[in-house]
Amino acid sequence: MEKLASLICEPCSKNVPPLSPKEAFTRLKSLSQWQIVEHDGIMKLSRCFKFRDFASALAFTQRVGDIAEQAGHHPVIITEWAKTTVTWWTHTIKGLQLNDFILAARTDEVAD
Ligand SMILES: C[C@H](O)[C@H](O)[C@H]1CNC2=NC(N)=NC(=O)C2=N1
Repeated sequence: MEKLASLICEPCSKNVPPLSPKEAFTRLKSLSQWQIVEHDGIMKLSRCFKFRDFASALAFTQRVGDIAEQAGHHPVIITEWAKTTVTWWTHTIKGLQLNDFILAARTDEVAD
């Protein structure tokens, strides 16, 4: 099976429906330590990354930002002392699409 992180992120048009819960939870099996959360009826993919201090959490934040800019797809990132929470979803369709899972996998790759 192809590595999720190496799949191509396609620009997501607003006509594409979000993944169904069944599809989203199936995709979730390809990730570890991520969870699907729901805010205002919108399913999102979220994970909290722990670090030894704020500087490490901030450096990771920048690496995630670089991934987002490269893909043209952006998460919510909450950076605190020794932890960074990253939450992905596709704003234009108010839900999850494959891009979100691809970028979550790429986020894991820059976590160490
Ligand atoms: C114009 C710009 O490309 C769009 O607004 C992009 C920016 N980044 C984005 N990021 C996310 N997560 N969802 C979007 O729908 C989205 N749209």
